[in-house]
Amino acid sequence: MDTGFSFAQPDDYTQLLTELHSEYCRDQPEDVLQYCANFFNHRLQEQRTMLRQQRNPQNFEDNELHPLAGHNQMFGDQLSDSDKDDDFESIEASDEERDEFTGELLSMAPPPTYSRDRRTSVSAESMAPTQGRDFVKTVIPKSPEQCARIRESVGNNFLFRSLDEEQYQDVVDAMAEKQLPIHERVIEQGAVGDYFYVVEHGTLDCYITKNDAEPVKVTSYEAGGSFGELALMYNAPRAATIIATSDVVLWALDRVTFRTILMENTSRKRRMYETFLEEVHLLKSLEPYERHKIADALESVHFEDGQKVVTQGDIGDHFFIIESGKAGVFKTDGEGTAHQVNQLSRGSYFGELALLNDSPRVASVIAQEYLKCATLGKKAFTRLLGPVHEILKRNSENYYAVINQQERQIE
Ligand SMILES: Nc1ncnc2c1ncn2[C@@H]1O[C@@H]2COP(=O)(O)O[C@H]2[C@H]1O
Repeated sequence: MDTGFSFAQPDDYTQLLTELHSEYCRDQPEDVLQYCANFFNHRLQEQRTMLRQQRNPQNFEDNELHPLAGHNQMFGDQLSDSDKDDDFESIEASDEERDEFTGELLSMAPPPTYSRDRRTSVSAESMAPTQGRDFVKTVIPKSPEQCARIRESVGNNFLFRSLDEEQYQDVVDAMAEKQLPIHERVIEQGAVGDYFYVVEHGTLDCYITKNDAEPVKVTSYEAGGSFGELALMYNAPRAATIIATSDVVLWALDRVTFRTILMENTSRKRRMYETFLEEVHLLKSLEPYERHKIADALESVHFEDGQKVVTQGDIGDHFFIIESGKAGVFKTDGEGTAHQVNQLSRGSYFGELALLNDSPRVASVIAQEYLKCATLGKKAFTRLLGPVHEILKRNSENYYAVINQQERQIE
């Protein structure tokens, strides 16, 4: 009967299983399913690399020095992020979880890049967090010193902010320390995702390759940064390659713990701010993924009619985007009289000048009806809005001109 599917030749199949079996007997892994998943994933990657090489041998000769060239001397073997995890032993997910994961692996599509049309490949089912009631906790014993280092590393990371004490402890228990040398490829685009990473120490670069073109660096990470959530959230292959640009210390959180504890809040926040951030004119030029990272860092604040949000002359430590309501911008003249110079509404932003210029607030902003804002702290503002700093600066020159003009009219 012709099923319409094409399978590997029985000989290839037998050969593959024989190899798996002999490697399995040699390594005696504790986590059998994870081990098998890694084996097949590694083979798949080798096959893809070979196919690409056959299709375009020139590229493979020319790009030896490129950071994504996969040069063995520079980067070591091209293993997926879990292949190298022999030290991650105490992962104790339930059988049900493992079965679910295996099923997901089988249904995986070829590697997408996280582009504007990416959402088409995200199924509602794949967003469903792992059911908490079946969650078997992972406990990797740690010294008090390691626990303190985790606390410090996740302290600056927004994804961990809303955890209660028990959830926080579960995350700390499950984290595995990974010390990797410079040039190590921590994540390989297209690989199966098994860990989410938080950076304790060191720096990394993130590259995306689209349609066999040269890899493009899209972002970088330093202490407190995190990456590797997408493949776990969407059950998709890794969307980017991440390479250490110094020796690094990372904390790795397994897929089951990530999905059970961190994912719900992360995806809820991304969904909550998604439409709003798409509307904000300032952020239009950003990639969807960059807006997602902003959503992770945003916090909602609200003010009653008449309440002061920022005060002229104060040191500024926050940037605001108005979600709803109206706010008046006031400048106080030499005689102490306040004059309204602008009115802001949904989608407008304020509070950027003090952060951009490291200077005191040049005006006060007061709620003129019930006002709801999404706010970013100074560090997140600098890091996440880097790509629009030029727009912010240009806009600020414009409204300095408007303010000066209004000041002249007042005089
Ligand atoms: N522009 C981007 N598109 C997709 N992933 C990105 C981007 N920038 C950084 N990343 C990170 O790179 C990671 C690669 O692994 P994941 O796909 O699991 O999760 C991805 C994100 O955490």
